[in-house]
Amino acid sequence: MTAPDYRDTIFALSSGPPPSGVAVIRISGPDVRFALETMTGAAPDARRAVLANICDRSGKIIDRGLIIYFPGPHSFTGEDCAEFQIHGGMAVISSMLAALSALPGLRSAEPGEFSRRAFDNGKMDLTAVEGLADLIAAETEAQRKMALEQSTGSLLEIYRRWRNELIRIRAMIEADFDFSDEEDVPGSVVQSIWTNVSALRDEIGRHLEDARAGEIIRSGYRVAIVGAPNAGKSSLLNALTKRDVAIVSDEAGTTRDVLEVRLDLNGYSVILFDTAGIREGAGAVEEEGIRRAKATAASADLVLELREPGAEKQLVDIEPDRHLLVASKSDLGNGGAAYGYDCEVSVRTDHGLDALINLLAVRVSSSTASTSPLLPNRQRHREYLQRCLYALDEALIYLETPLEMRAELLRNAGDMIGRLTGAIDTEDLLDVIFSEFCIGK
Ligand SMILES: Nc1nc2c(ncn2[C@@H]2O[C@H](COP(=O)(O)OP(=O)(O)OP(=O)(O)O)[C@@H](O)[C@H]2O)c(=O)[nH]1
Ligand SMILES: [K+]
Ligand SMILES: [Mg+2]
Repeated sequence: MTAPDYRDTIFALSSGPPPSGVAVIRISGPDVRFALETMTGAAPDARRAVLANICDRSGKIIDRGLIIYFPGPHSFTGEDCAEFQIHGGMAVISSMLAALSALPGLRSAEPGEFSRRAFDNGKMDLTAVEGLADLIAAETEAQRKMALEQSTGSLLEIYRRWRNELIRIRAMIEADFDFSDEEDVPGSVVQSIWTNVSALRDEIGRHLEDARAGEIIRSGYRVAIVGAPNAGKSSLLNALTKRDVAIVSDEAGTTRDVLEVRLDLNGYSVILFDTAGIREGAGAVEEEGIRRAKATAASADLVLELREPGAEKQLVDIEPDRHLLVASKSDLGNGGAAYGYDCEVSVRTDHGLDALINLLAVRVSSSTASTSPLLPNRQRHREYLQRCLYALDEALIYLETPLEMRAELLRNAGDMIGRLTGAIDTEDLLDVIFSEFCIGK
């Protein structure tokens, strides 16, 4: 998005794609009142739903619908806003949009522009903006809960407390070196300050430890299904997702590309990856598939290695806490050989599928376990928190460092938190964050 221009009044369809029973068109900006007067005769009382004929500039009726006027600053964007709740037909919506764009000063909104204005007007911080984007995108219960907390500013509250604490501590240090000659401010104040810094450092450190859990909830727990050709990987993917997504055949080397399917497992988002069977001596195309299979395994939260008992061979080298060994085709009666496996399954008889799902659920919930519902859940959060911690550690560890420099490190740490919430300018980041939104948000 280019630099925002607040002289414009923006509008967009904020509800889903037509046709629908009701469609919501939202407008925001200095000419909202003018638009309401032109199209409905008068701007209704603030925040009152009013039924009215909605007309174009020439006075032709487009539809009859509900109008709500939200005068700024008590609105989503902080500007004058209004909502038209109209019939959700394609033609109704397009003639409404055409009528709005025919008004001087009005234009259609760019993606995320409503939220961008809300942010610029101090209605939301960056974490709340991200929470809102996540809430709109949420597909599972865990995602919804986390996004809702964040969109209402709960994460901001924590970050703001930390930042204020750092500012307060720094002020005390500065007071101490300004007045060090005077008797009122004892030098020992500075000593107790570092105890506080250290406690704060630990709190931020614990919060950062939960980042992986937050990212898993937000983006999904990644499970790579790997194994030898014909082990039954694609069959298992289809069985677990109850869909016929992957091609299954008795030909070894059927799967080449990595195929991913999302699954809602007890409210958590899980992404299953089907991969090419790993073997030696494959042709060039299959070899590329195998390379991708290994890369998928390397970056997965869990590697589900599928093996027909009796075909023991080490194919991938994975740490035990990321590894689940599953015996396939148990209906073939080779289950006795499945010693040392985590479980056995058959997609023919569905034997063991529930047990496998339970095993996955246990792994997912242990990976997403945290002491707080408020988790950092983006790489951006992790980066700034990490940089904040580095600065705090440096301030704490090097006791010989002059006090002024240690105070400067605290300022640095506080700035990192300020960047996280957008309290400190991060112009370069804003476009990236707001572009996550679709039009009308
Ligand atoms: N009896 C039996 N056959 C199975 C089972 N699962 C898969 N198969 C058969 O095993 C063969 C290979 O299955 P796939 O799912 O294509 O195996 P894959 O591991 O994806 O194979 P590649 O993609 O070639 O690596 C097919 O003929 C399947 O019907 C099972 O549980 N029991
Ligand atoms: K196959
Ligand atoms: Mg396959």
